[in-house]
This record gives sequence, structure tokens and C-alpha cells, in this order.
Amino acid sequence: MYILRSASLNDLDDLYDLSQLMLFINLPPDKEIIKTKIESSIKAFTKPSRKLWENHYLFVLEDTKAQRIVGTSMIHAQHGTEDEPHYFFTVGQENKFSMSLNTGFIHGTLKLGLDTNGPTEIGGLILDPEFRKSDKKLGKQLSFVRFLYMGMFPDRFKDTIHSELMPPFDNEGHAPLWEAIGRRFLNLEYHEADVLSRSNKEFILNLFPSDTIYMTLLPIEARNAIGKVGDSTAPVKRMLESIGFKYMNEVDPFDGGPHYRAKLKDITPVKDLFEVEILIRDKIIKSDVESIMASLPTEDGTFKAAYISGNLNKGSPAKFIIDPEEAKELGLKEDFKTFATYL
Ligand SMILES: CC(C)(COP(=O)(O)OP(=O)(O)OC[C@H]1O[C@@H](n2cnc3c(N)ncnc32)[C@H](O)[C@@H]1OP(=O)(O)O)[C@@H](O)C(=O)NCCC(=O)NCCSC(=O)CCC(=O)O
Repeated sequence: MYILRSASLNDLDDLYDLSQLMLFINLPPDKEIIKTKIESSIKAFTKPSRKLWENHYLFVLEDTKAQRIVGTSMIHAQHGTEDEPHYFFTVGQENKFSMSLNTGFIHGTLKLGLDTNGPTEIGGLILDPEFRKSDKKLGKQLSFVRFLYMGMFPDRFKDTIHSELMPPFDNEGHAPLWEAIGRRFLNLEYHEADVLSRSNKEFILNLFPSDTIYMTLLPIEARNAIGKVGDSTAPVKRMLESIGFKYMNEVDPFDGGPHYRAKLKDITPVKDLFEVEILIRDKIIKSDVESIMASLPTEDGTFKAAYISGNLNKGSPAKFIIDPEEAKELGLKEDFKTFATYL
């Protein structure tokens, strides 16, 4: 059985193991930083700040049999403030035409921009490779649990949801756009700059090119990386596009990874959110089993959910019947009312 829930301090060692799997700025391989992130997340779930940018929510996927965390995903309630703006490159075009030569060119362009009243950001989605591509769609569960939560608590988030996808990296782990622009203007390694930019954004505005950059002048590898995603992020692009997210013609100024956005109310699992009574009963009609992602009861403001199977009766409110064995595995003792959505 798999449970999705808010992270707790007992998850520290498992999250540290997960952080070793790839260089991921949202989950750096550093126990102190991960501990701070868990503590901040517990506060966000149980006593969210009115200053939305202080609220970082960390979700985990637990394999309850192995008692191990096998994946994680995050929400930052506001990314982009006066103190720490959201920086991006707008991807545009400039048409040039010479009448005397009767010839013209369409140039791709990049232009640095910033937002000081940014949207809610989802990120940090990572699943242990052993568990990927399972028929339980564990990656999708980890991604969609955030929409279940945001749909249940829309006041804790902005109206727009933003996501920054990872671009392809070359065999040595270099980002081609960084080599072409960032390195020349900042004289830092990509990961150094990425880490630095989490606590200090001033240097981006003051050192990066402030005028239009013509892509024509960039090496072909850098041009080809703009707005593209790497292989391991292809499922993310697919998932986001399928529920209403759109590419914004905006990319990360360091690595060129694409930015996707959607209005919270228009995201399919948020639109599909419904109230449901979960009933624990002996009689499940096996030929009529469906699955829903439902929030489960907790006592202390923490959050728990699971992708559960049973018989759905779409009344108002809807009823969902699960068998006692599944209820036991989920630690459920009695019927309850909750919210659910579909994957
Ligand atoms: C991204 C995940 C968590 C996805 O997990 P799984 O591979 O198990 O995915 P899944 O649940 O089986 O499938 C999810 C959906 O993606 C589709 N899918 C699977 N592989 C695909 C591929 N190669 N190309 C296109 N689509 C693909 C499946 O059919 C399914 O869609 P259908 O149901 O429609 O069939 C994992 O691959 C991973 O940990 N990747 C490495 C880390 C990473 O790159 N993380 C993203 C960083 S970017 C980020 O974090 C911001 C974005 C965010 O937070 O959401």
C-alpha cells in the first residue's frame, strides 16, 4: 500500500537517500537543509503564514509495507517577491527585412524579465527509479496529490500555478544554455549559480545581459535546449499538458528549461474535485471497481491521501465503498466524509 502525506521529521533519512539520486536544487543532498525544509513544511501544513512566500509544502509517497519514502513533491505558495523576484527569459521573435536586398530573417530572441508578485510554484517532483512506470502511476499520484490539496485549500495559494521543467543536460551534466550565456556573464559553475540564486537574486539582475539576446548568436546546442525538457522530465510535461498547463514562451534564464502555467480553477483534478463519503463495507462488487485519490483523516492539521479502490456511487454527496481489508491497511476504522479527485 502507498500513502501520500505531508513530510515529517522521521522522513529525514529517506529524503536524504532520495536526494542522492540526482542533482536537484529543490532537494539538495544536505541533511541540514532537508531538515529545515521538513520543519518549514510542517509549519505550512499546520499553521500557514499569511505571507504566502513563507509557505513551502513538502509531500512524500510512503511504501507502507517497506516503511520507506520512495518519492516526493512540493508546493511553494508564492514564488517571486520584492526581495526575491522570479526571473525568466521571455522567448520571442524579431522579424528583419531589407527591401533593397529583398531578403529577411526571423530571429529568435531572449529577454530577461522579473516578477515580484509571483504565482504558486509546484516543483521538486521525484520518484525512486525502482518505482517508476508502475501500473499504480506513482509519479502521477505524487504530482496530482498537490492539486487535491490546493483544490481543498485554494485560499492558501495564488490563482495561477507555475512549474519550471528541467531541460536536457549533456553527458557531463552541463546545461548548454548556461555554457553559452550564464558562464560568460557570471563566471560561476551552473550548480553554484543555481544554489546561490535560491538565497540571493541580486546578482542575476546586475550581471546578466539586460537587452535582447539574439539566439542566432548562440551555439546550436544552446539554441536547441531552449524550452526543451530532458528525458526523465518528459512524463512531467505530458502530465501537466494533459491537465491544462501551457508553455508560457518563458524559460529559465540559467538553463533554458520551459515554464508552464495554468489557473488553479482550470486544472483538471481541481475541477474534478468532489465531496465523498467513504464507507467501509464487506460487499465490494469486483466487476465495478474504480480508483480515486482521496484525502484521509488526520488529527493535527497534517495531510494524508491515498489512491484507493472501491465502488463509486456518484450521488450528492458521492459514496465510495472500500473493503475492510483496504481500510485496515490505511489505518481507517470508521466511515468518514472527505474530498477526492481522479488521476
Ligand atoms: C517524473 C516522475 C516522478 C514520473 O514518474 P513515473 O515515471 O512513474 O510516471 P508515471 O506515473 O508512470 O506516468 C505519468 C505520466 O507520464 C507518462 N509518461 C511516462 N513516461 C513518459 C515519457 N517518456 N514520455 C512521455 N510521457 C511519459 C505516463 O504515460 C503517464 O501519463 P498517462 O497517465 O496520461 O498515461 C519520474 O519519472 C521521475 O522521478 N523523474 C526524474 C525526476 C524529474 O525529472 N522530475 C521532474 C523535475 S521538474 C519539476 O519537478 C517541476 C514539475 C512538477 O513538480 O510537477
